[in-house]
Formats: sequence, structure tokens, C-alpha cells
Amino acid sequence: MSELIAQSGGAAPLLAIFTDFDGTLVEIAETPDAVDVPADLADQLDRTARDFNHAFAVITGREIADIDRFLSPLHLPVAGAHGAQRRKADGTLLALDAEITSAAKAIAGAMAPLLEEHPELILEPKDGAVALHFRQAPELEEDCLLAMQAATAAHPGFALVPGKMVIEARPSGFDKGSALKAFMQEEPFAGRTPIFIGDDTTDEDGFRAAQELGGIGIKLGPGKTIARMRIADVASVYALLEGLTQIVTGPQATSNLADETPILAETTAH
Ligand SMILES: O=P(O)(O)OC[C@H]1O[C@H](O[C@H]2O[C@H](CO)[C@@H](O)[C@H](O)[C@H]2O)[C@H](O)[C@@H](O)[C@@H]1O
Repeated sequence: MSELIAQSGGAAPLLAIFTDFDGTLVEIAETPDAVDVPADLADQLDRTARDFNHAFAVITGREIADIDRFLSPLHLPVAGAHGAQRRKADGTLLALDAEITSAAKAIAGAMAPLLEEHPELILEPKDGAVALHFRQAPELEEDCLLAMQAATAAHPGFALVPGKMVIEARPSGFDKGSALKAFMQEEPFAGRTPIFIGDDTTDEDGFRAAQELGGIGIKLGPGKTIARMRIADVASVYALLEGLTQIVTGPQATSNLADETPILAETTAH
């Protein structure tokens, strides 16, 4: 973080902040609908967005509608379904290719026999992607993988990505990195230095993109990562967002967040 401040000639750096949702802004829960969203989270994110001139977006595997529901009444710029869906900062919703939508429906439909046999599995069909959750039946991971592989074989435009107790099918050419780079071409993100915070495998694309653009990836929790910085947990993410705000709005615009607080650490393995 200190080098970003140095790059800005000692002034508060112009940052664009991107965060993942599940496992980063909220704790992981037993099912997708059971997440506990703190009552003040929307207000805190609204403050962060304002402090960074609205250069703040959520980049998630969730559908945009889910993020809107969890953060109501806040409507942030969001990339959903791992980048397949995107709502720009000006509110424009980019249309999804009809072929992608119908392929995702077909992949979801092909899961019916497995779901009938194992009702403990959770299917999360999305506009443009599909998630098959096995958190309630970890022993079925291989069966889920095989079923999803068979279903996506008929749709070569889709690729499988693993997540936390989930296997997801998403359209090739979309990932969190492509979403971050798309935002960075637009106002109010353009010209700023990106920071991407995430906890999962699919967030690696976001870390890479942020770092390619001269910014920083921040990985939440343990595990191999290409992110340059690491943060411990969701509570620390809230503290980091508050801390970044203080850099911009506080009296000590040259404060060095990485050195002054224990919430960020350099990663040892890239
Ligand atoms: O990119 P993210 O915002 O991290 O979203 C990734 C997936 O998160 C959700 O699933 C995960 O969180 C659930 C709730 O904590 C948990 O029950 C599940 O096991 C996790 O995989 C969401 O349901 C998916 O659609 C997202 O793609």
C-alpha cells in the first residue's frame, strides 16, 4: 500500500476498490440463502463507494439480483455470475447473449436426475451460469463433477470452475479478471489503481487483473495465491475498507496502511 502512496507523490492514492461477496463481505454459510448480512453492511459499503467517487464494485459468482437483495437498497456496480452479467456504474445492465442464457438453462436442466437421487444437493441456476452445491453432502463432490462435466460437454462455450463446496459452469471468456478490466475502462474507475479483495479460487483472475494494471490483489485467508497481500477474515475486510476511507478522507493522507495496521500482510508465495 505504501508504494501506491509513493506513486501518488505522497498524496492519497486514487483507488478503485473491487470486492468479492461470499467469504469476503459475508461469512460462508451452510446454504446460499442462509448468509448473514450485517445490518450496517450496505451503509458501510455506500460510505466506501462515496469516499472513492463511486469507484467501488462487487465482482461475484452470484447473480446481480442476489447482491441487490442482500445489500438493499444499495445498487452498486456489480459483475455477477463470474463476469457473465455486468451492471456498469451508470446503471446500464449489459445484455447477455441468448445462446449463453439457454445453454446455462440446459446445463441446469441436465442436473435433474442427480438432484432427484440426492435432494441434499443444491442447484443454483443463474442467468448465464450454473452452480451445483455439495456442502450438505461432501462425499458427492466427484458425482457432481462428473455430472457437470457431462452436461457442459454439449456446450463447449462453457467451462467448469471449482469453488467452496461448489462446482460452477460459466461461459468461457468471462471471469473476474475480465470483469475488473472492463470496469477499469469506464468512469469512474478509469485512471485509478485497482484493489481486488477475494477469498476463493475464482478470485485469482481478479487478483491477476488488478496486479497487471499496477494495483494489488488481497487474498482473504490461507491458501496458495498470486495475490500480493493477504488479509485474515471478513471482519478485517470491514476494517480495511474503513482504513482505506481514512487514507482518503483523514487528516493523514500519507498514512501507510500496510505498516500501521496488522490487517494486511505481504503474501510469501505468489
Ligand atoms: O464470488 P463469490 O461472491 O464468492 O460467490 C461464489 C459463490 O458463492 C455462493 O456459494 C458459496 O457461498 C454459500 C453461502 O455462504 C455457501 O453455502 C456455498 O457453499 C459457497 O460455494 C453462491 O451461492 C454462488 O452462486 C457463488 O458463485
